[in-house]
Amino acid sequence: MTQFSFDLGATDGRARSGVIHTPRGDIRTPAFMPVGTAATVKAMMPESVAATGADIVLGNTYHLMLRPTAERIDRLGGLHKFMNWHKPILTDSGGFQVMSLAGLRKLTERGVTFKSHIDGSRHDLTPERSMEIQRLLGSDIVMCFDECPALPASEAEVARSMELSMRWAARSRDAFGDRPGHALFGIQQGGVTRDLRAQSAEALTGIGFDGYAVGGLAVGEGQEAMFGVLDYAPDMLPRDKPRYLMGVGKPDDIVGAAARGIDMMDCVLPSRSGRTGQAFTRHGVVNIKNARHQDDPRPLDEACGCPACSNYSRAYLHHVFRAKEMISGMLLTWHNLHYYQDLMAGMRAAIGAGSFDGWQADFHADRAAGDI
Ligand SMILES: CNc1nc2cc3c(=O)[nH]c(N)nc3c(CCN)c2[nH]1
Ligand SMILES: [Zn+2]
Repeated sequence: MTQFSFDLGATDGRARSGVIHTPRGDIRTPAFMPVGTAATVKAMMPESVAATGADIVLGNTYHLMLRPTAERIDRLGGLHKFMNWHKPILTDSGGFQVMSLAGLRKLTERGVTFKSHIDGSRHDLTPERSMEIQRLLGSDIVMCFDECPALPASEAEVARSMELSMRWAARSRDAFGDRPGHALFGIQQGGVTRDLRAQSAEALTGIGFDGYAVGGLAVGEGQEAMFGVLDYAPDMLPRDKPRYLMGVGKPDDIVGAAARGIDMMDCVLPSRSGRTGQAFTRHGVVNIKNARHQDDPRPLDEACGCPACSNYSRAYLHHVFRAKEMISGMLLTWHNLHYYQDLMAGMRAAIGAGSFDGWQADFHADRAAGDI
């Protein structure tokens, strides 16, 4: 059986392209992971997600433990069978979602207790319980249980939080055990403070993981501060392992992160924006609800091969959005995920050809600042 491994292919500056091999299939990097929080990438059939070019999707421990519970998914054959997605799945560990979604949270050295945002029931999440849930789900890439501090936070608070997360990373590693074909990723914390980032990287590398995430970003610090951290943080992590930037991002965030050595990313933006009428194109963002589109016979993007651009006009997409028809979210989500995967494929090819600088220049030259 294929084990979990990462083949680093080409590099171009700090950018890298490669392939992550897993028993459920290969993941071409730089990779974008569509978010399938509650066992579905919203408004998409799994076969449609695959058609966009996605090699892996993300699931969430927090949501699935609350509903329908990890035990029920396990009894039904695991998350891949449950959601009919048979390629790799990465699951986040729940800490971030508890802090952003749950009520009445109590954080201690042991873990977090909280009330479900669905029905108010009380729950416990610890590194050990998070590893058990992700094992029951059957995910291929498991994330350590961590705490992502909300910004703004003092350096002392960021340091305390990072140190707790490193103790939780060691407990996650111990609880994960030895699971051939499954990977455990550590998550670097440390906010925007270089030496805290270094301490975190050193702690994680000392424990030893199959991949390393850059956590604690895309929490309101802004692109400039995020890129400032990415100018040094990824290089603190082992070069021969995948580097995953969590929760990113807008198309230009993604390009900037890949240019700084990031191999994997996830973000709700393409799917969430699809449902709110925002379409990402190589020329910028189209807000389809804008009246200027109601008679426009052109597709969103002439150069896009997705079903929305191949078969429908902006006028139609404007109409079904205004009419609140379900097909609106379906078509715009499909287009956005297709565009994101086209972006990743373009970067992989450019890095492979050693022409990433030129590709980036074209990417920025094509894009208008505002809506188009
Ligand atoms: C949207 N911005 C964002 N920042 C994150 C940081 C963490 C983070 O520091 N830790 C974990 N476990 N998840 C994060 C997530 C969720 C990723 N799907 C983040 N999302
Ligand atoms: Zn399209």
